Amino acid sequence: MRFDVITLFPEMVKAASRYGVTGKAIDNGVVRLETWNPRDYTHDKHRTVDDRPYGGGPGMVMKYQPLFDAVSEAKENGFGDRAKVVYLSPQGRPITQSLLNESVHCEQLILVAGRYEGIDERFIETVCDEEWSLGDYVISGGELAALIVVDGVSRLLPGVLGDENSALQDSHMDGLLDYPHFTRPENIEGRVVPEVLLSGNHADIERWRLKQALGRTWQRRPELLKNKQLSDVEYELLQEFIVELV
Ligand SMILES: CN1CCN(C(=O)c2nonc2N)CC1
Repeated sequence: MRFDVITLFPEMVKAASRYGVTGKAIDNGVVRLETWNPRDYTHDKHRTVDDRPYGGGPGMVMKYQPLFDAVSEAKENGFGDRAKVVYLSPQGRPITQSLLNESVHCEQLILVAGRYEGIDERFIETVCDEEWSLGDYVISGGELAALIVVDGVSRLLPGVLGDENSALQDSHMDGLLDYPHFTRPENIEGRVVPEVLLSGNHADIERWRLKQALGRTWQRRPELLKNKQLSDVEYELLQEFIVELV
């Protein structure tokens, strides 16, 4: 899978993607990451990528042409019109696990990281296929959002996480919060590891973990359960969790 990030700060993107899962995926060739700087596609001596907003108001807006040419180059260098062009902005579709899951099937994701107040709307309308959002808050640029997409999708690709981790993508856990994790020592100032995790009984451990995931989701993010059709077993486990609370 190929990611192309359109960014005024390519070094920021390259540096952050050199570590961990993403870095490993790039090193072993499962992922290719390229960056394209709109400033390299300007034609004036000041290498202008932004201009004042029509209608007045604060800040600057990124110009259409440098962005267009940068995306065109990324497409020509990659999979052409088979690439999906995504603009990262608060106006976009929330970046959720299901969105990341869908995205593993893309051959090439061109991620447009805006800066300043935003980018010319005509670029979004004519060049971008989708708009995605980290959440209902404003950050200084789209690069961090692009890096989250690169990380979140890369870890889903075959061969990136070891088999011992791929279980994390178990269908049970989809749409649920994670269960609690513990490691040595067994006792930290009197707070001990749940007995079941020391039992070596994998069926009991898996049952406990699913119950914890269901219970924590019910407690902390009940709205997530609205979208999840619980099986009879899952429903019973959640009931068990709730009863144990009282
Ligand atoms: C122009 N620039 C404004 C700030 N920005 C975001 O706040 C953002 N990006 O993705 N999810 C978000 N939320 C990126 C784009």
